[in-house]
Amino acid sequence: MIAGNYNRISRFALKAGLASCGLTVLKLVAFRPLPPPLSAAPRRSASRLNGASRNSTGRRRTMAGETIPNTRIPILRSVPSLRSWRRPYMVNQRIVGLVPTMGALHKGHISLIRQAARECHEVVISIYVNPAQFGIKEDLASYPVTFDSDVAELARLDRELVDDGGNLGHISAVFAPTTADMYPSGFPGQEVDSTGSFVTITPVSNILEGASRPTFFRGVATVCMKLFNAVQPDRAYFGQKDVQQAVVIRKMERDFLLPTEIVIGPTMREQDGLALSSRNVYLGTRRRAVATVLSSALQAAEKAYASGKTATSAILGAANQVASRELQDQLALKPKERALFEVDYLALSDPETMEEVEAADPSKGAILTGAIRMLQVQDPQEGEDLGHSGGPLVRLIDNIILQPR
Ligand SMILES: Nc1ncnc2c1ncn2[C@@H]1O[C@H](COP(=O)(O)OP(=O)(O)OP(=O)(O)O)[C@@H](O)[C@H]1O
Ligand SMILES: CC(C)(CO)[C@@H](O)C(=O)[O-]
Ligand code: BAL
Repeated sequence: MIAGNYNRISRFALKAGLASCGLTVLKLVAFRPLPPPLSAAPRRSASRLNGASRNSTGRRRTMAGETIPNTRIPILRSVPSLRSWRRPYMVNQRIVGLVPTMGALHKGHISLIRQAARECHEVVISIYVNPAQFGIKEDLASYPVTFDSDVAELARLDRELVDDGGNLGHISAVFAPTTADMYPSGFPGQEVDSTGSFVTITPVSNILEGASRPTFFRGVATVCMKLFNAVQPDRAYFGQKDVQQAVVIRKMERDFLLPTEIVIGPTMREQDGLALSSRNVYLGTRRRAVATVLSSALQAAEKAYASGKTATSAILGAANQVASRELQDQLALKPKERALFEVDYLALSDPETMEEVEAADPSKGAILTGAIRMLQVQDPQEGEDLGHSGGPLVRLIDNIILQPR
């Protein structure tokens, strides 16, 4: 089936009791102010210490040598080097913000870093492609790795953040650990039945994205717990683009009594509506033009809600229509011109639990989510831009939060 399973309402099971982990509190930039630091060290000098100290001649001595070229921003490759970098900021009560990423940075990541710099004295960006969140048949081997250009972009951004007087801080360190560091007892594997030290947050991890990617949220929660324990951030920044991930991390923070505040930043998009994503590089020209179908379908559903509809069938019906029409248009083209896709799901969910609902509750709002698979192109042409790694199947996700009214 090419366009399937639009509405998974049959698995509706509204669960109460998870209320405060969810996204009714995803008022995008709200955060709890922390108490001012006891000693606010001058921004530039304190944040660049890198576990550095000054010797009797007053010269800077760095304990962890590697930095982003032409900057003093340390690249910390191990947990011990991170810990020694972190220690002075604990003593000084500097507000430390963490932006976890898997690299291949784009404007979505950059906007999270900008937000972190507005609200934190020290911003740490982690770059780590976490194997535990990839299923065994997923794209771990081909996931884009662009470390050198990522850190060059961070250096450029840091200069901008320092020059902009409106920020509390700027980029203080990059944490790029190895898998040996992140999994000290050995990597437990990517299989569903792998055993090891995992963090599991259920039931939210089992639905929607979790139904299609059964090890995904276990891998994400586990690595985020490790990153939080290593960095000990006051705040950690995540993107709304991965909305279910944000709900999972919020629930982990709540249920494990973590002292880190989870902040969610808005989804950054291309001009035509496509949500930015590191995986967009896989698309190539032909599929890129059709990939907007997901955001267009969600926008149609949002419009239906805005016009007063609350029944899921009516709201998702509008989205389904857009997807079906696009698919018909593609099928009408020659194989060498078309880009086909499968809808994994389009769903309307409770904003706190992500469980699918039969109708949006206007007093709470709801979350519209969707995932599509852009299939490999048919009849590829000589010289055609097929995308990174030869243009494998690409899974795209997106969402819109329907605000209460
Ligand atoms: N378009 C976006 N706008 C805002 N934040 C984003 C966007 N895309 C990703 N993020 C956020 O950036 C953080 C790091 O995400 P990640 O490195 O996986 O990038 P990604 O683009 O989501 O990659 P992928 O294509 O693998 O899903 C996550 O919190 C994610 O939600
Ligand atoms: C949060 C995260 C960095 C954990 O690996 C990843 O899932 C991501 O980039 O969204
Ligand atoms: N942005 C979420 C990471 C992943 O899909 O693996």
